[in-house]
Amino acid sequence: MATPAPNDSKNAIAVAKAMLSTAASVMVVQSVVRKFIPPEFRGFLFSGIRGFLSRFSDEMTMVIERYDVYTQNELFEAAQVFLAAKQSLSMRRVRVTKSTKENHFTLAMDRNQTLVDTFNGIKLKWAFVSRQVNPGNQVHHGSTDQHEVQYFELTFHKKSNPICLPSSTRPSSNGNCRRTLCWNHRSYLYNMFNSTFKSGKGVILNFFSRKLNFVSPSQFVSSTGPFPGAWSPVNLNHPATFQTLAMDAELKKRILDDLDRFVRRKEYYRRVGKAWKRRYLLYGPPGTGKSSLVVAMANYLNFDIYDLELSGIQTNAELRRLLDATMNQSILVVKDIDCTIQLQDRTSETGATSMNPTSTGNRRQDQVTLSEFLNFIDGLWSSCDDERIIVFTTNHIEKLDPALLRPGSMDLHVPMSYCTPCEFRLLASNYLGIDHHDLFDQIESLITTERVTPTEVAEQLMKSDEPRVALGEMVSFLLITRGKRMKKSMRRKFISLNWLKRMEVVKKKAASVN
Ligand SMILES: Nc1ncnc2c1ncn2[C@@H]1O[C@H](COP(=O)(O)OP(=O)(O)OP(=O)(O)O)[C@@H](O)[C@H]1O
Repeated sequence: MATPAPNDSKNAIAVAKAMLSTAASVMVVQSVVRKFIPPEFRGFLFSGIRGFLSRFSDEMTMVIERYDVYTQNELFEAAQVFLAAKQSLSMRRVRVTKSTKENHFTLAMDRNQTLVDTFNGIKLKWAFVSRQVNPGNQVHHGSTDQHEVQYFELTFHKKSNPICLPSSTRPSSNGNCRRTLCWNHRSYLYNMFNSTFKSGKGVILNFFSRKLNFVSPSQFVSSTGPFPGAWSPVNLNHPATFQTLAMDAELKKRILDDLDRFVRRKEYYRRVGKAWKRRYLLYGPPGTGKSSLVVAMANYLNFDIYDLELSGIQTNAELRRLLDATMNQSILVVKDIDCTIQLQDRTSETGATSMNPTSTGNRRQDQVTLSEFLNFIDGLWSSCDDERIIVFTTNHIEKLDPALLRPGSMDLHVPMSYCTPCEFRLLASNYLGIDHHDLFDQIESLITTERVTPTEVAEQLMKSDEPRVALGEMVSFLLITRGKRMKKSMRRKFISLNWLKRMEVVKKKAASVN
């Protein structure tokens, strides 16, 4: 066996010493950076160093951010799905999750991890970067918390540009200074995006399911969510459909026909020079199914929903930004429009209706008004966008501003009302799976005289799986409702009788004085 030469062992010791001293220096630098440089500046420092080094590099890096200002960047979502499929437990670090609604685990790329992919023999490096930013560096609405910005970096050799990048360019359609790139169908990016779309519905992130978008108040925005004041999407898993909806059959058919006509009339709207949008006003007492109808519409058309809380919007600019950030094929819902609009303001000197109930008297110059909101929906916004449905809901149509009721303001008025015997039968069939029962006649005759909402009926029917028990609860509920109504009307009669008697006494006294 050959013994190592003394020179070799000396060299090995020298290399080990050099490595140890380098590692020690790196650790010292790391701890100094951690100790003296605040986290929000660290990201900038490192990206600055990276930027400087990249000048001498043959590599190109594409940055794919989660949000494009206020809207979701579809490319980021696609990259998430695409890379998640490439994760394996043999990697150094992967993020594993399982939501309560799903019975499988999801692997995803963890923060600040990298992954190498190959495409046509070219190596491409993905990195998932996450860094904290100071809210001062973002457009924000009163949030003082740090915000986490996440993006993917895709790095490849510059000479691979034609294969990785979309090829041709054209000027941006929305008039900003950015360049719009057309898809090169053979490019890596196109393949990544396309394969994610083709991989079908709900593979990993429910990427393709309908979304319910709402604006979270800034204090509830999570650090990994969108910027405060942007739309936050959640998957819309609500099962309400037109089949499960208890409402007048004729009205239901009218809505369905209207929706069908709307979606197939793209050319028609273009020909007549009207924006491809439709406005519905849903009105009726609380619990009659207005929200359920909106969901049924979204499920029927496969549209996203944007739930617009007008009372939370402070300025015109904010409203414009939010409306601009909505996508085509969507339903914009403006709930309880009677509560968010102050009627009395319309007749005030300014002639403007404030959408912020707290600001009736002294309207700020830039505050949102009803007329501006309607103008915006009718005007520029609608001319830019396609296939939009706007739904206004109210519990009190009598309180609505006439601007919302005048002819042409709404395309369809949809009254939602108390439960009828027909609707009760549909609910009984949905909730209990029965079409007949001895108690049906009694319930139906009570329902015609008592005003109960579908929500109240549904509540009773859910009390038991056993039809006789649930229907018994329904009968008791209706009898109690009737008892309360009779008591109220008797009290009212008693009060008016008393009042009449008192008036008689007053009259008699007055006559005796005269
Ligand atoms: N017409 C209906 N058909 C079937 N289910 C209904 C109907 N109305 C109400 N429900 C049931 O009651 C629940 C609440 O109803 P929903 O929120 O749609 O009423 P709403 O009219 O929008 O009430 P609010 O005005 O208080 O917002 C629904 O989730 C649904 O289960």
